[in-house]
Amino acid sequence: MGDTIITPPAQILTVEDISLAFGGVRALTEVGFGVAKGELFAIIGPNGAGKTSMLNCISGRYRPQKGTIRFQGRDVTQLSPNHRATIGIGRTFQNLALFGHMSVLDNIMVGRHHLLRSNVLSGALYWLGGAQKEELAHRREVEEIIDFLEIQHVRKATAGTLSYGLRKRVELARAIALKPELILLDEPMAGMNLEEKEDMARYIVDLNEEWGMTVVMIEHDMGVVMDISHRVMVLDFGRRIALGLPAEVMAHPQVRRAYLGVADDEDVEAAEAEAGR
Ligand SMILES: Nc1ncnc2c1ncn2[C@@H]1O[C@H](COP(=O)(O)OP(=O)(O)OP(=O)(O)O)[C@@H](O)[C@H]1O
Repeated sequence: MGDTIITPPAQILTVEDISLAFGGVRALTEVGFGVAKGELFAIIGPNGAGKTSMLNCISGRYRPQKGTIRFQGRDVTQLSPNHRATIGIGRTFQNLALFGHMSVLDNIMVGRHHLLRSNVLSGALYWLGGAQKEELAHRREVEEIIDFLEIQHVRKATAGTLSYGLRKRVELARAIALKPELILLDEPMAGMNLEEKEDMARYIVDLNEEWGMTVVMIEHDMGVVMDISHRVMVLDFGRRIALGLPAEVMAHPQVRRAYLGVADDEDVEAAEAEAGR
């Protein structure tokens, strides 16, 4: 018998050598990493480190001056954000981006129509063709998402009237409604209280484990990052300074200095000793 060949998990996202500058400001410098299918991957770093810029390069909002982004093996670097959404890259934003005057249900449905009926002709055919069945199927899927995120009680409410935590959940629902293979979450827990954070962390884990979505998440709450991420990448001044398992990354001297504010060598040595225990 020959040797067993172990195939490494397929990379759903491959970021190669990305550099991005705004005038003289270098937001990202030669950043590369890969995300395996099914992974829950976190990007951390101090303010201005380039985290949102990285997410924007993946979603297509920003075009890097250098480097390549591959999604499921395909070079998507030149594709528009809409095009990337249609092939399975979804996202939420750091700041809320809901239609405040619309109901929760309509906010979620909007995403689906936008994805599935992206041109005028097919939109017209859709309505003329009496595609009610399709509409019903959409609604069923949307209801499933509403159940999953436990927002049944506010499904008819106007989005703008909801608490911040609930609006963040509706935003997540809208992103999930596009059925992305890869979802990019920009600070999903920012501004939340402890209970809301715990709920959101659970939804993200379920999304990843039960729905099989690959997650790339920017998060400042280190407790959450340590608890739920499979791997963590640390950016500092636009450069990748560490990448690995959460505990490895936290023990990394450069990370402790740059990000966690551990300044003296004694602390770094103590952290290293602790990680090695
Ligand atoms: N659209 C833009 N125009 C000009 N400069 C930008 C733009 N977007 C980001 N930058 C700059 O790029 C650098 C990285 O910013 P980015 O928002 O990616 O950092 P971040 O790590 O997400 O920070 P934060 O944690 O504060 O959100 C910063 O110096 C920022 O000012």
